[in-house]
Amino acid sequence: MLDIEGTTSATGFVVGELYPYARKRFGRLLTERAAEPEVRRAVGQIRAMLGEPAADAARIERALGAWLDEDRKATPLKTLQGIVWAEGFASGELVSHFYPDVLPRLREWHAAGVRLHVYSSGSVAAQRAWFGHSPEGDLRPLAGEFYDTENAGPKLVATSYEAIAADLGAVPGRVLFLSDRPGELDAARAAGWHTAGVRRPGEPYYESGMGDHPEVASFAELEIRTGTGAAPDGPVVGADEVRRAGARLAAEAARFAGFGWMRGTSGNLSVVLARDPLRLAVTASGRDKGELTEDDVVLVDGRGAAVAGTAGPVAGAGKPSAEAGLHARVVRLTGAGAVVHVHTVAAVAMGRRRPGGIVLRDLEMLKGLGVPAEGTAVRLPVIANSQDMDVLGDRLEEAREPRMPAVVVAGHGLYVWGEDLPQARHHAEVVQWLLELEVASGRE
Ligand SMILES: CSC[C@@H](O)[C@@H](O)C(=O)COP(=O)(O)O
Ligand SMILES: [Zn+2]
Repeated sequence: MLDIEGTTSATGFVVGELYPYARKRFGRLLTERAAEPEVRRAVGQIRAMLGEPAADAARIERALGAWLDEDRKATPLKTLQGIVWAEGFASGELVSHFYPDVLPRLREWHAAGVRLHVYSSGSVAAQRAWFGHSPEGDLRPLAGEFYDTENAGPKLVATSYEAIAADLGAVPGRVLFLSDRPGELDAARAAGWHTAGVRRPGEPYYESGMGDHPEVASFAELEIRTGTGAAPDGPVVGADEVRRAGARLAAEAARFAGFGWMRGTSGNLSVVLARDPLRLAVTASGRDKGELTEDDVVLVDGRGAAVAGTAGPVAGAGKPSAEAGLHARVVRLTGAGAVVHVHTVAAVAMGRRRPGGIVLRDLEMLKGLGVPAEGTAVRLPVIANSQDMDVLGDRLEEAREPRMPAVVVAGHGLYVWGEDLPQARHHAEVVQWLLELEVASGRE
């Protein structure tokens, strides 16, 4: 697990090049793009932090400037910087920095099957941009997951490291954290991780040292041995496998479209292809779901982001479903092997009629969900819709009923899952049947 600033890369570069770059662009971002959801959310967080619910763009820009001066690691600051930097990197205006000892080592470790991940206080967007636009080109294939203070928590507390290990499905004692900051190393160690301090002249913690952590002056001094039980990170899923999954998803989608459950481009499907690290094949976004082909599929990771397979990017068909993040979340949460999302009238109608959930009992059809046909009541949860998959995922996690492999998303549709694709389909058909019955029963 790699920290970036001060560890793989010079802090001076961030402070000297990137901060001024962002500072110059915040004004326009806050005024011209205030309506974008990420900007809006960050502005809301800043207002809350300032205790000034009415703070205008100029006030917020000033606060951001002051935080940059203090090098304060505030989440909304990181978010907005992330946006500006990602665009700077994408346009080629910015190129990231890595110490010369780092890339040879990362390549070597990656080739040896060591799984490399990133945990940095910069936002995930900024981290991806950093790796994606290095002086040696796109390094993202070297890294697996990216964690920041928003998806993992603050870097100085052990619970963040525990959460990361859990998310990765990694045994804490088999993770090594490389950082230049002793407080972070302490927190990682408290979570059971191995640690090594990277102590480079000129970096902020050089003088104070690495506490009682083993330390190196460069990655060249590090030797990582992969023992037994380590799952190779390499490309675990081949392009052919993804395409075969695409064919299966296309067949399922055609069936659901035939039922009228995936009108137009609505709905999406996924199937798990690997667990460690998590990989799902998910339908490509924006396609007519009745006409998918084996190529209308994208391989995504445990957060729903597109990843490359063995034969280069398998994402020949473009972007993953806009809801891929929720599919991945359902899989992480429930251990499901496949997820079906359909836009059915009955789901939306019943979501409206029973916003607190739909209680079902005494129906033979419940046996199709593993629930007894008599005497047991189960609730099909209804959650509020959101365009933000993290928000939707949180709602699903909170509302989910362990016995019910489905959730209704109000004003939107139905999510159903199962151990594999056939079971997810069976569950979808059963749940939809139950919803249609409720609609037909007409009870208010
Ligand atoms: C009418 S499509 C609505 C979409 O926003 C979404 O809800 C959906 O189900 C399909 O999205 P997609 O990105 O094609 O997988
Ligand atoms: Zn949808």
